Amino acid sequence: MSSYRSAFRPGLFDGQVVIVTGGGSGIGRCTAHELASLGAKVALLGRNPDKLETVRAEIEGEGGEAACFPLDIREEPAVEAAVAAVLARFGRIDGLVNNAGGQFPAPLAAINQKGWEAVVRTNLTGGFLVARACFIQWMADHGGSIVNIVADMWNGMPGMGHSGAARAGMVNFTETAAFEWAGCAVRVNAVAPGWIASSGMDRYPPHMRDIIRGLAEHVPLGRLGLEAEVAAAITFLLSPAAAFISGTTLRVDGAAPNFKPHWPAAKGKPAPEWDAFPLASKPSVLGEG
Ligand SMILES: CCCCCCCCCCC/C=C/C(=O)SCCNC(=O)CCNC(=O)[C@H](O)C(C)(C)COP(=O)(O)OP(=O)(O)OC[C@H]1O[C@@H](n2cnc3c(N)ncnc32)[C@H](O)[C@@H]1OP(=O)(O)O
Ligand SMILES: NC(=O)C1=CN([C@@H]2O[C@H](COP(=O)(O)OP(=O)(O)OC[C@H]3O[C@@H](n4cnc5c(N)ncnc54)[C@H](OP(=O)(O)O)[C@@H]3O)[C@@H](O)[C@H]2O)C=CC1
Repeated sequence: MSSYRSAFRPGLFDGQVVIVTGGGSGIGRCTAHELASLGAKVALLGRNPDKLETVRAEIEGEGGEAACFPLDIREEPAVEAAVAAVLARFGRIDGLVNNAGGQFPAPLAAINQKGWEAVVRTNLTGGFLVARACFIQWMADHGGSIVNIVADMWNGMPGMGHSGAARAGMVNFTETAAFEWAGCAVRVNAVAPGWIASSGMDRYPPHMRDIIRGLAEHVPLGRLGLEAEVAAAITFLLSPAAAFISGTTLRVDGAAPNFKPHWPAAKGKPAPEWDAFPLASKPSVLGEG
C-alpha cells in the first residue's frame, strides 16, 4: 500500500484478526485493505471465491496477511464452518465486519415471497448468523468488536422496501446484542452508509445510472461518499478509540437524511482527497470527471 495514507496510526491492529464479510469487493474490500494496512490479519468471506482471492493477493502483495473463506452467509452450517476455519487458521477473532449484503431494486408490489426472503436473509439473517457464530465460538470468552453494515434508508426508500426492512431489523439486532453481549466485553455497533460511490453501484441496471448520478443533488455535502470514508468509520468503531461505544449506529451519509428540498445542496462538491484513496473503486456508473 505504498501510496495509501490511512487516517489511523500504523500498527493499530497489530496481532488482531478481523473477519470481513463481502470482502471481495467495494466497501468490504476497502475495509480489508485499511485493516491489513494497520496490522490486522484479515479473513475474507463472500460467495465468489475468485473475488476473494484477488483481494487476498492484493493485500499480501502489500505485505499484509489475509485468507479466503467462501460461503453464503445465509447458510447456517456454512457460516459455522467458516468461523471455525478462521479460528483454525488464525487462532483468534478480535473483530467482525458484517458487511455482506445487497438487494435488487423493485417496488414492493413486484417483490414475491422468494425475492423478499432472498433479501431479508442476505441483509438480516446472514448477519445474525455470522455474528452469533463469532460470539459463540470465540468472543463470548475473549471479547471482541462487531460492526454491522446497514443502510441509510430511514423513513423508507422507494424500490428498497425489502432491504430497508431488513436493515431496520439489523439496527435492532445491533442494539439487543450490544446489551446481551456487553457482559462478555463484546461491543456491537452499526455503520449506515448513505449513497456511496462503491463498486456495488455498478451492479444496478443501466437504466438506473442517471438516478444514481442525480443522488448527489440530495446530499447536503453535495456528493456521493467514498468506500474509504465508510471503511474509516468501521475502523474507528473497531478500534480502542471506540472502547465505550456500543449499540450505536453511525451514519456516513453527507447528512442526506437532513436534506430539505427547498434548500439547495452544495453543488457537485469534489471528494476532498479522492487521490489519497488509490484503492477505492471508481464505478463507471459515475462517468468521467
Ligand atoms: C426504483 C428506484 C430505486 C432508487 C435506488 C437508487 C440506488 C440507491 C442505492 C441504495 C443504497 C444501497 C446500495 C447498495 O446496497 S450497493 C450494493 C449493491 N450490491 C448488491 O446489491 C449485490 C447484488 N445483489 C444481489 O446479489 C441480489 O439482489 C441478492 C442480494 C438478492 C442475492 O440473492 P440471490 O442470488 O439469492 O438472488 P437471485 O438473483 O437468485 O433472486 C432470488 C429471487 O429474488 C427475486 N428477484 C430477483 N431480482 C428481482 C427483480 N429485479 N425484481 C423482482 N424480483 C426479483 C426473484 O424472486 C428471484 O427468484 P427467481 O430468479 O427464481 O425469480
Ligand atoms: N454502496 C452504497 O451506496 C451502499 C452500500 N450499502 C451496503 O454496504 C455493503 C457493501 O456494499 P458495496 O460494497 O457497496 O457493494 P458490493 O456489491 O460490492 O458488496 C457486497 C458484498 O457482499 C457479498 N455478498 C452478498 N451476498 C452475500 C451472501 N449471501 N453471502 C456472502 N457474501 C455475500 C458480495 O460478495 P459476492 O459477490 O461474492 O456474493 C459482495 O462482495 C452492502 O451490505 C450494501 O448493501 C449500504 C448503503 C449504501
